[in-house]
Amino acid sequence: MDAILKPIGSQVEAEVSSKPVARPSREDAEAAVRTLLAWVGDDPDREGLVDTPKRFVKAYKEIFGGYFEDPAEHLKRTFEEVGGYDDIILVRDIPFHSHCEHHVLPFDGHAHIAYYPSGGVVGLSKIARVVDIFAKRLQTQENLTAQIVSAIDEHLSPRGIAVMLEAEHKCMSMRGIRKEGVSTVTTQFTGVFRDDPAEQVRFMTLVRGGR
Ligand SMILES: Nc1nc2c(ncn2[C@@H]2O[C@H](COP(=O)(O)OP(=O)(O)OP(=O)(O)O)[C@@H](O)[C@H]2O)c(=O)[nH]1
Ligand SMILES: [Zn+2]
Repeated sequence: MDAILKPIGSQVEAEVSSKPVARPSREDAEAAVRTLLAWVGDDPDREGLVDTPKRFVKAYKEIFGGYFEDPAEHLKRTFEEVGGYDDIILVRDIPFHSHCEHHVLPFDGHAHIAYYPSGGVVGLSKIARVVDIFAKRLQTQENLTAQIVSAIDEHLSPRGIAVMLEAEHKCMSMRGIRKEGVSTVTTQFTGVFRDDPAEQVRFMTLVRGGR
């Protein structure tokens, strides 16, 4: 799994790629936004835009906050007392907002995550937190799907994991090919879900059930 950015004093060493990347200062980031505002053809000094670089950087800190969070923090606490429950646990329709790494435009959708516990179960909200941590990074939908799977696998070692993401990519609707309403679906299965097609059918039936 990709490592996270680790804050080191005012600098941050990026471990998401093979080479470490020093983190620019907030002032540098704001200056870059100012350049972009001028580049699109507007006046960064006019009243309505003068605070925009500051707001932009603050918003980016929030929507890309996933680089500074570790899924292990949320998945390390498990509950053993579940009355012997060992069947499927499905958390479906988890909304997420991410950004494609190609255009830095949003892709929004829902995640459906199921696992068969082996031993403990994790708090339900923690599954949604893991989705958010990886969604709040620059992503492809495929990578986001795979990272969610590997984080759950690494920390819970369940008998099987099924993850399905459905999302609409703004880079396909508001620019480029300009196709509205296109849904991209990605799935990844491990363990019993990967080995047994009937388990995949059960997962899909539960995901689509009651609608
Ligand atoms: N596989 C995959 N592709 C993505 C994702 N998000 C965006 N893309 C695609 O990334 C591709 C980038 O293609 P390029 O030809 O390098 O860029 P582009 O000229 O802006 O492409 P167009 O979007 O076709 O205008 C596009 O086809 C996007 O649709 C994703 O999550 N997964
Ligand atoms: Zn894109």
